[in-house]
Amino acid sequence: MSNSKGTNIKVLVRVRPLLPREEALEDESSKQCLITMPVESPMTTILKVPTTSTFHSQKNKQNRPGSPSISEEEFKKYTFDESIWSFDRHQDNFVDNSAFYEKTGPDIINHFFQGYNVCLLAYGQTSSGKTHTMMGNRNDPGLIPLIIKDILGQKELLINEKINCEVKISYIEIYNEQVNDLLGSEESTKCRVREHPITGPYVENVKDFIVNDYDDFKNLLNKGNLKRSTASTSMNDKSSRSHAIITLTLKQTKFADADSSLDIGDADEEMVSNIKLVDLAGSERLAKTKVYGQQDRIKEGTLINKSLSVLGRCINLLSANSSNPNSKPALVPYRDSILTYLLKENLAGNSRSFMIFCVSPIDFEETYQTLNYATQVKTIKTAARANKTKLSTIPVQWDLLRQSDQDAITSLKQEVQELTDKLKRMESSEQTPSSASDNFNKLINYLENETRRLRFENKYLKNQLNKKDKEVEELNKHVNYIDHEFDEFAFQIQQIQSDSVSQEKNHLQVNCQTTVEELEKELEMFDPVRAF
Ligand SMILES: Nc1ncnc2c1ncn2[C@@H]1O[C@H](COP(=O)(O)OP(=O)(O)OP(=O)(O)O)[C@@H](O)[C@H]1O
Repeated sequence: MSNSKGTNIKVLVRVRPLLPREEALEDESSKQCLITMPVESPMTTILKVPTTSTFHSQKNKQNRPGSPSISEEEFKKYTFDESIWSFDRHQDNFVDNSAFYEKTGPDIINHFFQGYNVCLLAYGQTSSGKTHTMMGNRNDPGLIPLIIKDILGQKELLINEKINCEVKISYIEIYNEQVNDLLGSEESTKCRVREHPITGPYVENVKDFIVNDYDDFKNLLNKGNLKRSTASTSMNDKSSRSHAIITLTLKQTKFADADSSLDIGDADEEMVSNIKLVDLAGSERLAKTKVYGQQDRIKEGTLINKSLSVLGRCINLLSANSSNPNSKPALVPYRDSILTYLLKENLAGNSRSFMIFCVSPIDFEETYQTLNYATQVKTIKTAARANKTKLSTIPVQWDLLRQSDQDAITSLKQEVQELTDKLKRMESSEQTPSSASDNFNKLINYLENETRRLRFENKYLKNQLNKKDKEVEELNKHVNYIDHEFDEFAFQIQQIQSDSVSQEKNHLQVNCQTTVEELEKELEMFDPVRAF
């Protein structure tokens, strides 16, 4: 396993445009954009402190007599990994979802295929643009669909390198501190969270599905989105009332190079990585979302805020731990909410993590808080490592079962028969049931791997055949072209030849004519009639 200790969480800040309800505000000053992201400095975000803000008035109160008073215009300057300007589409530095993806996507996809666990998380107050950034819409698809498209494309390309990729998807939401499986069967979709000693917390019995192509993904995403808890609030017509986590798991099996380039050989390396795509519910103030009297909405809002404040505490402590590496690290309360418990590895463990902080252009208090949060996150380090396993180091004795000079399927059928007989014999002798079932499990494991290998071989050969077909098609086109060129050439030569023969004939005719004329003139001189 390769180690890369201490990679900082990558922090990106995005400001959204004014919403129609904000555009409609009558007071011009309340719809002035408070954020600037200078074109020449793509990492910088500048936040203007309005004179009306409580922050401004607090500072004024703290000003001791005699000290310089706060200027009318005060600005806060921040530096992040990227500052994404999506406020005004008429400006040169405007970034829509696909341009945003071009900036971050390749990095994410590379880490994922290199075997690292990856997490991409969108944070921000309600209606700041998290769902727009992550999911997008038909005209401007978000990061999640764009990432999946590229992953599926890359999966096909890797067949040429004898790498088989299996992509699986699961989709959950955390709603009122409870995990729901959004792709699960209709009735009971509630799941428990458990902790694996090595890989960390996970959701038990969550359903995952193989994704072969983009249509598979779209169908599953739509199914999950329909189940996700959303509601209309005064801040957002379709506000996410839950934290949503889509997890893609990629299993790459590399087959060794065999003697013949068409033979895929044995699987000799396996990498399993996952990518968590997280769209958080927005932090909100009851006063702003105006959900008074709606008990369900209030309970949701309180639990959303609770889990986000635990996330805040965890980030605070992780940031303090990273800043003081020599002092005893403080205990981080991941278990205080389901969200932080499930994100434990992504916040401090084996993960390359990216956090997108979405902000409103006109809400100073919330934006200020979000940017300060983002500043803390910048200092947090995770310890990602590529999850490679050399398969040759795993003792699989079942290889002995293979008889290379026999047809694979006949041989496997025989082996199954023999081992089933052996199992029966062992069951009736002194073998303990557990060791017998252990052997049986190993056999099943072996057969599953073998089936996977043969399936991939089939896919690989089909792919090679397609490639060859394409090459033949290209060559045929070339041959046709050369044939055509040849015909053209032959015609031209004929033309030139016939041209030059007629030219020569003309020339000879002219010569003959001249000679005849000369001879006639000479003859005239000897004409006796002319002489007298
Ligand atoms: N970058 C953007 N470009 C255009 N429209 C945007 C952008 N960001 C957000 N919006 C619009 O703003 C509104 C709120 O955005 P969105 O639903 O993504 O917010 P949210 O942060 O997910 O909110 P909540 O936490 O309440 O779910 C939507 O109508 C969305 O289309």
